Amino acid sequence: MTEITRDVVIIGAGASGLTAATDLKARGLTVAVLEARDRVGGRLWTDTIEGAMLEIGGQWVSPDQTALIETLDNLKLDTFSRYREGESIYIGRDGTHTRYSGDRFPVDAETAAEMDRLIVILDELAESVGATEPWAHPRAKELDSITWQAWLEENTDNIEARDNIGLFVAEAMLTKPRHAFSALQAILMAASAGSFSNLVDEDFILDKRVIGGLQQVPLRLAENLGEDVFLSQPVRRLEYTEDSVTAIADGITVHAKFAIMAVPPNLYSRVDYQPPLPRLKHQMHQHMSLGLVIKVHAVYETPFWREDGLSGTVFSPYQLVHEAYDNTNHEDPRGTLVGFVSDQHADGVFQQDAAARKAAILESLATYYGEQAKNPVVYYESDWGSEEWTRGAYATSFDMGGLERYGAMQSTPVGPIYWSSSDLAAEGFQHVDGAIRVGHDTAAAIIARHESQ
Ligand SMILES: Cc1cc2nc3c(=O)[nH]c(=O)nc-3n(C[C@H](O)[C@H](O)[C@H](O)COP(=O)(O)OP(=O)(O)OC[C@H]3O[C@@H](n4cnc5c(N)ncnc54)[C@H](O)[C@@H]3O)c2cc1C
Repeated sequence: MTEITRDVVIIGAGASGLTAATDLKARGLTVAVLEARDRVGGRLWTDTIEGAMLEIGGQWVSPDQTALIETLDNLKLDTFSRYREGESIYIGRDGTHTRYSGDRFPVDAETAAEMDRLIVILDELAESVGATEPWAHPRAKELDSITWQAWLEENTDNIEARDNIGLFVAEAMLTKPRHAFSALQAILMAASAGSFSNLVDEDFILDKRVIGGLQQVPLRLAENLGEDVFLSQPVRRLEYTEDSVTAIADGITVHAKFAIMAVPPNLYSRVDYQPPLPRLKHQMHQHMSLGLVIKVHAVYETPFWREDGLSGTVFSPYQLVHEAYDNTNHEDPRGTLVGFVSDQHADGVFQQDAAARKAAILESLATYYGEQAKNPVVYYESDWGSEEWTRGAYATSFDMGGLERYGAMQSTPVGPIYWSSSDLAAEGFQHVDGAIRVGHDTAAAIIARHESQ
């Protein structure tokens, strides 16, 4: 067992922990980053599977994600635009398959008007509630007491409008069923992305990718930190006083002045805290859970859909794969589709064996793109639910009532222990941008406290 002493011990080498470590080190503090896995990056993971480079975790960058964009610039990483020329496909409630352009689904006039009306209401709510302190809004309790599904039912009788608007937050973002989280949580999601309108606009939200993969962000940050990053070191126990903390991992013990728990909140309870955390933290941590989505990668000899004038973008709340896109790598002659199977649909296909699941998912892709979609040369499912050090995808959110009840204290340090992850972000909530923002803020808070001591 190695024993070392540093100013700050960081638990977790994801984008958030590595950003905080980089800032702290730049200000002259000594750091040790302890990572459970044998790689850095956490939910960012770029790998080559059967000759195809795949983004198993996070990948897209949108123009409002200025903290991430700044990091990309600093690390000299270049981006490219998602392929988006041609028409998109929407499959409606009656099974009709329609090609369309623009960011509004091709629904009947009444449904379209209802969707537009709901988007206006949600834009106003997102602006008024904001992303920084949604729990402090005068309507916070009311909005956190009603499920996203119930809010939609209360606001429109049009089922297809409800299903489509519901999709932008439930299947597409929080990856939980609409009855499992509150309207306040949905509004936070919209506010954190700038507006509800932004969530509806896939050309905004899914704008760019990093050439060579987004995992290069944590890989390069870790490279710069050098020997301060320790892999395969799951932290099991944190022993702390008001001004000191000891992190005990499998092969290393770090004595420090401060600790940063840079892991998703659903994993906080995997660590044994001595003394135990304050009771409200214990309570709160039981109300923060990860959603579940399968990210499906299908690589073909060519991007065949483009020949048919299709952009590759498809949507339907009535399909197993509720959204899919052209995800072809930069300057790659092969064509890649990426599709998503969310929440209860994911539960359902995980009941099947791998062959039946693959057949069901490819059948759904073929419903949009035709029979050719059934024969990819590489097929891969990102299965984050079975990753011990994540346990779901994309990120955590509160269950019903939790955001209003506990949100104000989610980032409050406990003695020398701080909390940092994308799941605690305001702007960039649940996204890499948020992980980086919270990483900067956490480092700044520790530096201020350190300098005042
Ligand atoms: C499939 C998928 C697609 C996504 N798509 C996008 C996207 O397109 N754009 C976007 O912006 N975001 C996307 N996201 C979300 C984004 O990847 C995450 O929000 C972000 O990477 C989280 O960073 P983090 O540092 O907060 O946490 P993590 O990346 O989860 O890092 C936490 C680290 O802590 C480690 N750890 C956990 N417990 C311990 C312990 N006890 N001891 C030591 N180490 C521990 C973990 O191994 C991990 O490395 C996606 C996520 C997934 C899973």
